[in-house]
Amino acid sequence: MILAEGESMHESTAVQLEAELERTYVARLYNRLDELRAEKEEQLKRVRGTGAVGTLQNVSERDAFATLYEDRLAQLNAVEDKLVFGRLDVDAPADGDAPARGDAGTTRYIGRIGMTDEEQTRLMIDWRAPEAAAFYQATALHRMGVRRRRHLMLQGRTVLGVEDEVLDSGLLADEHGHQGEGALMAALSSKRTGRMHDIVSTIQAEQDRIIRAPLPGVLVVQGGPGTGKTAVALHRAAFLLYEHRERLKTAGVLLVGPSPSFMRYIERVLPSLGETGVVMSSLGQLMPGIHAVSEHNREAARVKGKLSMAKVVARAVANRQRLPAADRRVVVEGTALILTRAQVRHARDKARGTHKPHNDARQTFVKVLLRELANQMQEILEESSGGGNAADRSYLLEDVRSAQDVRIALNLCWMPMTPQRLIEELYARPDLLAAAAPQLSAAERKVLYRAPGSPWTESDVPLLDEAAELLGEFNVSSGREDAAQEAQLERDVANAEQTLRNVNEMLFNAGMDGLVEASDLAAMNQETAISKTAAERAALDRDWAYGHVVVDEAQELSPMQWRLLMRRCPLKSFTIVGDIAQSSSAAGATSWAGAMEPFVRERFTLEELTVNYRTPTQIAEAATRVAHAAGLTISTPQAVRDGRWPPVIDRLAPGRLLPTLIEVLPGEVQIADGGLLAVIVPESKLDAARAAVIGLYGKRVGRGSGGLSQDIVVLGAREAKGLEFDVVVVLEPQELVDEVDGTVGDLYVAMTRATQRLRVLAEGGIPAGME
Ligand SMILES: Nc1ncnc2c1ncn2[C@@H]1O[C@H](COP(=O)(O)OP(=O)(O)OP(=O)(O)O)[C@@H](O)[C@H]1O
Repeated sequence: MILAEGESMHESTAVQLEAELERTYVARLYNRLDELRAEKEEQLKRVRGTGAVGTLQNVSERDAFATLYEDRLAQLNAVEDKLVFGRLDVDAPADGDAPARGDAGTTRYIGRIGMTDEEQTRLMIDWRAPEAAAFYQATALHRMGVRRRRHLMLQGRTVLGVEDEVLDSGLLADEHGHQGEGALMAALSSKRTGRMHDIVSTIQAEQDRIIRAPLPGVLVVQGGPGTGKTAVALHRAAFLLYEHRERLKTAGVLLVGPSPSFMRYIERVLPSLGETGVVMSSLGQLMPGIHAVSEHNREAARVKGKLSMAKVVARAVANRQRLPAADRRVVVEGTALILTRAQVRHARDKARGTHKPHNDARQTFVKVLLRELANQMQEILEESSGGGNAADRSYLLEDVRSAQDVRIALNLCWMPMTPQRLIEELYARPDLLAAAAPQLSAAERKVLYRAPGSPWTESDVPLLDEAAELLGEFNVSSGREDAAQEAQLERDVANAEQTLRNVNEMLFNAGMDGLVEASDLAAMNQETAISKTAAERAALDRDWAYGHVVVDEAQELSPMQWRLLMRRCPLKSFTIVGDIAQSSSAAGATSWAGAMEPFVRERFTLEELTVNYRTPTQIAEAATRVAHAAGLTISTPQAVRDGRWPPVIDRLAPGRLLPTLIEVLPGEVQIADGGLLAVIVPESKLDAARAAVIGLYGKRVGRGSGGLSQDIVVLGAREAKGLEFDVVVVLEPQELVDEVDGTVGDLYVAMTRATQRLRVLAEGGIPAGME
């Protein structure tokens, strides 16, 4: 039964009454939401108005409360759209004592958050609560106590219609295909906006089982295009934060996606589910302070992605702990000393024996050698002064430590290093690379060459991370970085002093003085840092151990990228979603078992999603034919809907590609009808295609990653990964295959981005299966 506003004249009295009751109830829920917002705003105003007067503990407590209220207010503001979307009517409790409407008795309203009234009576249940699970999972055969499931369809705060499913096996002969068919179809056929929306009101049973799966362990979700993997991954993150709030509040959840454009595409989903505490990162941003670009050299990506690169980095670090070629003469305050190879070897053994990272172990190395040199100097001085005249050791040690000769000699043997410098020099200096990577062929080593100062790519990130792990904190005792850090420190102190003057003035004006010392101020800053959310701290900390990691488009990850992620979650609690058939990165996975084996062996659970919600049947089938013809063994998800248009394939005469694009584009834009249109293009034709489309539509045209807010986008297949558009025009399919070494992953992705219509323009050949 679907009631729409316009039909109300024909509604039977009972049905009208039901709809009216829902309107009243929904209005009540929104009123309550407004009340809660006003309450939080008031609390926030009060706490902010307290001012900075009071003990420091109060000041930081005030900040903590302010943050708490701000977060809660942000959450209440984010749930405005479709605040409530479902209602369950369940069997009455056995004792026949049916609690009030809206409570977890016979009627439960399901919405984005849990809400109670002033008397703490439950008005609405959070979709993630156990009592809400039946809304997604109950079927006529497995009713889970549900008599009726109702979808409420809202626009703004208005109830447009309701859709009921009666789950009574007596009433319904067959198992229902999809839950909330009407609401689902409305969601699926709506125009795309360039931003992903949550699917909380229409999650399907097979998706819900994955979303609510237990926290521990590695869960891999394989699913063809459009099966909702991204949606499921995001809703699962929200679910886990709800279900395991205490544990994950401090440890945090990390969500990793393939590219910055993808992260922008999904960034609004979690806030709309009331969750802001997830650290979201693309593969290129996994190391704080590094903003890597994508890797265009496929061979470099392949080599850098190999697991054996971990050994290369380890050797590169070990090679920076060098023995001098011969004994070395150093002069300290006019006295010549000899630093022998044997002494250096001994100090190196001692330092390595600490098993600390390079920069930390260097302290041991330096300490041992300074002692040796000071001994030597003491002996020489005592001998030259005729013996019996003991030299003061503490002065000697200081003399040795500050002698430039000694400093240079020690640095040559064991230089403190940043990860960036280690990897940059490794790439730029063939001698260093040859020594660290004897197992790589000369050609492979050559492909790693990179001029100093070139931008880091996402395949460098795991190597930098590996280096950071082995090098440890950069020691502040030498180098250019030292000067920069000291300058920063000075600025901090200057700021702190100014703040201190301000605070003291405030206190003086308030009739108190002399209460605040510089050390108190430092403590206050520290406490402010502590009051930051786990997510904020985690995002800045390379060593952060997350409670759970969610990885999307996981088929693209190289073994080295997996290694980095596994380090970020020592508990190995992962949700990994992807589609092996869509893999096109040179170092990506060819099977889940193969990708997981080095890290968890076979200890992972594999789930599969089987329904394609995005692509209409005709387009899905065309894409499947191409994949099959290329020999891919793919699971073919069942498309939930047929499209209005079969895919159109235009074979063109040479030189006709861009002119035809210009000719057909207006028609396609018309079909998109205010929705989104993407032109997906091989890398070599991107600039020309973009220029041609801009010539036609000017500012309406967005550039790949930055252009998702515009309705016409020209982008490469890799950038299109994970995204979707109402109409897709693919240029030169064969070239999309050729540019990734003959794999069809990118073409398969390009074809399956369409929610309504697909058009292919081919001047070159047509790949097998596409005819
Ligand atoms: N239960 C659902 N209700 C409504 N919409 C859904 C549902 N499941 C998926 N969708 C929609 O289907 C589309 C595809 O979902 P999503 O992007 O999560 O798929 P995917 O498996 O990650 O796709 P791909 O691997 O091709 O990038 C999205 O628009 C999503 O909102």
